[in-house]
Amino acid sequence: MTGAEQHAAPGAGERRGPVVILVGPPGAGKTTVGALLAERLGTTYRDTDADIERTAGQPIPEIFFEHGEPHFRALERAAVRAAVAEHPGVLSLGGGAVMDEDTRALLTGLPVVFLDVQLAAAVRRVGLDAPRPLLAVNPRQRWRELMEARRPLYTQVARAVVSTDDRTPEDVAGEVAGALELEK
Ligand SMILES: Nc1ncnc2c1ncn2[C@@H]1O[C@H](COP(=O)(O)OP(=O)(O)O)[C@@H](O)[C@H]1O
Ligand SMILES: O=C(O)C1=C[C@@H](OP(=O)(O)O)[C@@H](O)[C@H](O)C1
Ligand SMILES: [Mg+2]
Repeated sequence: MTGAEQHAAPGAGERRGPVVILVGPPGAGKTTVGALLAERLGTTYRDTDADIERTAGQPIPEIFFEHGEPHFRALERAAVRAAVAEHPGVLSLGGGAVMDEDTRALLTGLPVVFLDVQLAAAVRRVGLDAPRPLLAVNPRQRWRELMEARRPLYTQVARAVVSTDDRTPEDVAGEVAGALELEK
């Protein structure tokens, strides 16, 4: 194989990287919808939060409380890089992954979908779910602040935005597939 062949662009039908990458705030449904969408498309599912927990050997709240948020963000940055390079199926990121500038650059041009949600639904959903250390105290206020800071970043990296308020996870998965024309 010549050097030129080794670096040739992927051929027709050959795909590199995830088929979908879901971003958005906590409670948008990235983990739930990502798994459903992978099933619907007959592909594999990966979530960077699960990758981080496996690598660290600790649940996310323990990583935050024992080692601090900067350490979690470093693990997250590495987890996103590895998953984007290796994973061909559906990938969900943690809500804060887009705060990293290099991660935003990495996502440029990839099939990223921003799952949007309003405060009321998000707080209701996360209140019923696994603990999120950033929302442990004053969840409504914290969520609003997070979203204010991050909305421009989700919008910047996304190829499409799908609203999840008053929609079932199944409906949202269908909208994501439609937005990226994955079921042509
Ligand atoms: N469209 C939806 N409607 C109602 N509940 C939802 C919806 N999407 C997710 N949920 C619920 O909200 C909680 C948080 O969802 P999750 O997928 O973990 O969100 P994220 O990964 O974006 O933080 C879960 O309990 C999940 O079952
Ligand atoms: O928004 C954030 O900074 C976080 C979101 C969480 O993931 P989800 O967005 O899947 O809840 C998880 O990565 C961690 O608790 C931090
Ligand atoms: Mg999640």
